[in-house]
Amino acid sequence: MASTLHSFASAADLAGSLADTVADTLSAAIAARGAASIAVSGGSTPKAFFQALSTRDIAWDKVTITLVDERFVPADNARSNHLLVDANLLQDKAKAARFVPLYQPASSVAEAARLATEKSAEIGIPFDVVILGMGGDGHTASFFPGGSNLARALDASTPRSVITMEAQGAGEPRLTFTFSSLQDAALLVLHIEGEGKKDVLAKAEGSGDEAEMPIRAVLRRATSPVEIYWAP
Ligand SMILES: O=C1O[C@H](COP(=O)(O)O)[C@@H](O)[C@H](O)[C@H]1O
Repeated sequence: MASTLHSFASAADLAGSLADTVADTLSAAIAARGAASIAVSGGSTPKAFFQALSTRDIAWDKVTITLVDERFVPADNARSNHLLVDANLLQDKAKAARFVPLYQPASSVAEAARLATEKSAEIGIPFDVVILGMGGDGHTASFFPGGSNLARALDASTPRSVITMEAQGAGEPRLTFTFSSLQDAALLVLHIEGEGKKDVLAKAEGSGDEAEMPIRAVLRRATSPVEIYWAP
């Protein structure tokens, strides 16, 4: 499916515009079905966008928020994506939203993935909004180059679910929605910032193996158009 690049003069401009677009999409879903769902990424990029979105005037009590991926760490860990969402998105008007975490206090990451799949089974079929990020190595969600479960994560026939991922560049074991869970969102966004990420994107858009730069799976095979939001 085609992708469209939306470039902004600053990260603040991007955050405001993306927040407006996401709020409109969530409001349209609420008007149509009485509920809306959004899966967001962690990392360093989405903070300003989260803060902008949390102020938008929508029926947040009808919105379910979850994560595209998470580290196998509890929510009070500084590296938790849940903590980032708590501090920046589940604030202001968005305090009324329901949050479904991927981390589960289980004895193994595999058991946590099973529980997260169960708890998220009724949301996101498809998601109304998915916000992806991208690492400098071309990973998105927790689809890491060399990841232990990468082939399964990227296989379009792998059912919608949360699976485990371990990889050298990933730090802790990860929990991640599969490609099939994310690729058909009504609004599918890739949010990246900085010249370095623009170069990584250009490389990913070239030829080469998906396993080398897993973001390629999204750029090449997502059934929804990919809206790329970029600022310097
Ligand atoms: O590990 C992760 O990294 C990516 C990108 O993060 P960034 O800090 O370069 O913005 C993120 O999209 C993903 O959710 C996160 O778990």
